[in-house]
Amino acid sequence: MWRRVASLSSFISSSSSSSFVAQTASRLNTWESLTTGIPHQENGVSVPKEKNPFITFVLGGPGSGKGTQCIKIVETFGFKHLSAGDLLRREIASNSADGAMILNTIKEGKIVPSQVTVKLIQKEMESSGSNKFLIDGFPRTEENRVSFERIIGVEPNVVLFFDCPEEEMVKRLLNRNQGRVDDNLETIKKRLKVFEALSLPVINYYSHRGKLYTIKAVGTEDEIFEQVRPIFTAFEVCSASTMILQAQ
Ligand SMILES: Nc1ncnc2c1ncn2[C@@H]1O[C@H](COP(=O)(O)OP(=O)(O)O)[C@@H](O)[C@H]1O
Ligand SMILES: O=c1ccn([C@@H]2O[C@H](COP(=O)(O)OP(=O)(O)O)[C@@H](O)[C@H]2O)c(=O)[nH]1
Ligand SMILES: [Mg+2]
Repeated sequence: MWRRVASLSSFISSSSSSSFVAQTASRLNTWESLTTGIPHQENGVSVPKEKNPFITFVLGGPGSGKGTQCIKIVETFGFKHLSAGDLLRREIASNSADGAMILNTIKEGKIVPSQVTVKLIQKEMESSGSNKFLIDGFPRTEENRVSFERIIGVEPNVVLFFDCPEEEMVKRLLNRNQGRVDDNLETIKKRLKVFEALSLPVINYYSHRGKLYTIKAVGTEDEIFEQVRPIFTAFEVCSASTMILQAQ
């Protein structure tokens, strides 16, 4: 491990994203121990999990630009994008057994029970054939977070937080124009309260775990993406370096 980090030093000294690479190299230590070391519960028996996926949680208030930036991340870095909100809206559209409950919850700006959302995410992860996921708009509560870790059995590698002033978020949501049942002032006010009371604690949790990258989510879409880009570039550099060293 020390060899791998040391081997990055020439890149670090010449890179404009040097602090990200150095930070990432150290965070990758955590990642490697997570991907190879954590015992995985299966039928009550603890078995070592060979290789876990690379998971990014994309968090931020309603209208902070999560979905918009996810599209850019996918274009540039090739993740599988899973929007929890889109999965829930798909359940409503398909008239599933939970559809009516989900619709009412979204209209009220409340949070759908964790088990429902995690099951939908799990199904998409399993059928995707991908090993790199952007999970957008989830977890929104501490209960969501714990439920994901228990059911999926892994923690995220990276957590992005799009930090945007309320006034800007409200303006964007009122102009979103996608015909959503929750893009009205009454529901938006409720969603902002839920974000502060239930979602901010999740963001604080990942900050303490050293996994949080805070993005100032004001400015043009491109300006914001230029804050996001170096984070994933650094992870790519670190994982390429690991592969080279493993091949030696
Ligand atoms: N940087 C930005 N500046 C202005 N409007 C933006 C920006 N990023 C996104 N938007 C717009 O704001 C609205 C909400 O963005 P979206 O990506 O759906 O946010 P979220 O997924 O966090 O709710 C959309 O209409 C989107 O086009
Ligand atoms: O994990 C989730 C994600 C979304 N939602 C519900 O779906 C709504 C819309 O979520 P989405 O992520 O699409 O909204 P955005 O933040 O992108 O505007 C939320 O307000 C919640 O009511 C939920 O209950 N759990
Ligand atoms: Mg969204």
